[in-house]
Amino acid sequence: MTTPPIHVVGGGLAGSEAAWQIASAGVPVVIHEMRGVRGTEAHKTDDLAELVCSNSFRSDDAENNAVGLLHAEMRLANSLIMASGDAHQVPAGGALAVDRDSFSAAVTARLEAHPLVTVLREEISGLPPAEWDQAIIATGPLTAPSLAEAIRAETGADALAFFDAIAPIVHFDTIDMETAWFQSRYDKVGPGGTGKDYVNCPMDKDRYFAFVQALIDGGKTEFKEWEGTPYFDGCLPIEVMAERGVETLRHGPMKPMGLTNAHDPAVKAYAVVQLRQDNALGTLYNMVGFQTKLKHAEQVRIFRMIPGLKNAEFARLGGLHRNTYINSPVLLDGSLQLKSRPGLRFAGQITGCEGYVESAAIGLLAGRFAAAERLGRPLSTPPATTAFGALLGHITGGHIVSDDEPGKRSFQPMNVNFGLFPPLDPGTKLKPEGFEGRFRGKDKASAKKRAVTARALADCKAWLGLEMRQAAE
Ligand SMILES: Cc1cc2nc3c(=O)[nH]c(=O)nc-3n(C[C@H](O)[C@H](O)[C@H](O)COP(=O)(O)OP(=O)(O)OC[C@H]3O[C@@H](n4cnc5c(N)ncnc54)[C@H](O)[C@@H]3O)c2cc1C
Repeated sequence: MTTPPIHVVGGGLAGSEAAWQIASAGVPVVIHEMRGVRGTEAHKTDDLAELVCSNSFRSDDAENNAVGLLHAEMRLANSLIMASGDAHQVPAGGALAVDRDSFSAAVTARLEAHPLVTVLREEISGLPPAEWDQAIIATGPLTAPSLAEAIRAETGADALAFFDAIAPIVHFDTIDMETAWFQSRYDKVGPGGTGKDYVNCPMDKDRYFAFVQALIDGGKTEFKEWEGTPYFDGCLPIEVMAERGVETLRHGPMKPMGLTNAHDPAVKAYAVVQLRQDNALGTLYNMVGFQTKLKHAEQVRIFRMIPGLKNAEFARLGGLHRNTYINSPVLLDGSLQLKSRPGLRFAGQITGCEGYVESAAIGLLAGRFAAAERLGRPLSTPPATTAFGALLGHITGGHIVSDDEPGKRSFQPMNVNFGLFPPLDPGTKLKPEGFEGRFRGKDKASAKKRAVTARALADCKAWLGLEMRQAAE
C-alpha cells in the first residue's frame, strides 16, 4: 500500500524544511506554494525559501550565541536550509550570510529533484480539506488573506494577529534591582500572581521630561509601502504617544498610580516604567506598552536612560510590521498540532517565532512530527535544554498571561535567545580546567553560555539518537 502524502501549505523557509524532513523520512509530501500564481508584498521571485530582506542567518557561533547553537542543532538534524546556506555562504565575519539567489535556487532544486516531493503552484484559500489527514500550514507573516480569514474563523477572532506591535524584552539579570522594585499596581493579586508581578522603574519629573523629548527626537524606522495600515488601536508606538503631549505617557503606560518605591517609600515617582515577566523561567521581562518603531540603536540608547535599565541587555528590541501569527500557546499542542483539528500542524513564523532560522527550525520539527505520526512512530519532542526545545517551549507554552489584563494575549514573536533556556544545574562547573587568576563577571557570563550550549548539543545528539533508534525498530 502506498503511503498517503503529507500536505505542506507554503514553500517558504519553514515549509521547505518541513517538506525535506518528511521526504527524508521516506514519506511523500506535496508542497502547495502560491508564488507563481500570486505574489506577496515582500517576495520578489518564485523560488522556494526566498529570503525577503537581509541575506543573513545571523551569528554562526554555536558556543556563545543562541542562534549559532540553533544552526548547529539543525545541521545535526539534516537540515536542508542549513546545508544550502553552508553551500552558498558569502563572507560575513562570524555570521552566516548567503548568496540569496543561489541559496533559494539550491533549495528549490533539491526539493524538486526529490522523488517523494511534489511542488504545486497554487493558492490554498481555505483550511486543508478533510481528505488531507496530515497537513502543515507554513504560510508565514504574509499569509494570503483568504487563508488568514479561514484560520481566524477556525481559531477565534482574537487568535490571529495581523499586525505586530512588539515591545522590547530585557534580560532580567541586567536590571538594577537596587533602583527598580517588584510590585503589581495597587498590589493586586491576579490568578497565580503574588502582588509583586512587575518590575517598576521610577522617574522624577526632570528625567521624565528629558526621556519624553528623547523619544520625540529619536531616529525612527520608516514604514515600507507594503506595511499598509499604520497602527492598530491600543498599540500606538511609544514615541507617537510622546508626540501627543508631554503628559500623555504619564497618563498611559508610564502612570505612577498604585506604586510605591520600595527603596524610598517617601518619594513619589513622577512616572514609572513597568516590565512584565515574559517567560515562565522569569529570565525575561517585557517593557509594558513600549512598542516602538525607533531605530534599534536609538532604542538601546534611549531606554538605557530609564533608571534601573542603565545596563540593560535586550533579548529583543521593539518594532512594528505586518505579521500574521496565531496565539500558539493556546491553540497548539506540544507537537505544533492544532488542538481543535488533530492532523493539522502549523510551522514557521505563523506560529510566533521570528526570523529565517527560527522559522526553518520550527518547520524542521513540524515535518519530523508529522512524518513520525504518518509512520506510526512515537512522537519525541526535543529536550527543553536544546535550542529546538527552548524555541518550541516559547511557542507552545512558555509565556505568561498578564494578571492585570485577563484574557489579553502576551504572546509575541521572538528570536531564539538564552533567556528561553532553563538555568544550569547549581553544581555546574564553570571555571575551565587549570584556570588561574580572577574569574570575573565577564568570564563567568561567557562560561555560562558555553555550559548552556555544551549541554544543548549533548542533549540534542541524545534526542536525535533516540529518534534514529525508534526509526530502526
Ligand atoms: C518585509 C519582511 C522583512 C523581513 N526581514 C527579515 C530579515 O531580514 N531577517 C529574518 O531573519 N527575517 C526577516 N523577516 C521574517 C521572515 O520573513 C520570516 O522569518 C521567514 O521568512 C518566515 O518563514 P516562513 O516559512 O514562516 O514564511 P515565508 O518564508 O514567508 O514563507 C511563506 C510562504 O507561504 C506562501 N503562502 C502564503 N499564503 C499562501 C497560501 N494561501 N497558499 C499557498 N502559499 C501561500 C508564501 O508565498 C511564502 O512562500 C522578514 C519578514 C518580512 C515580512
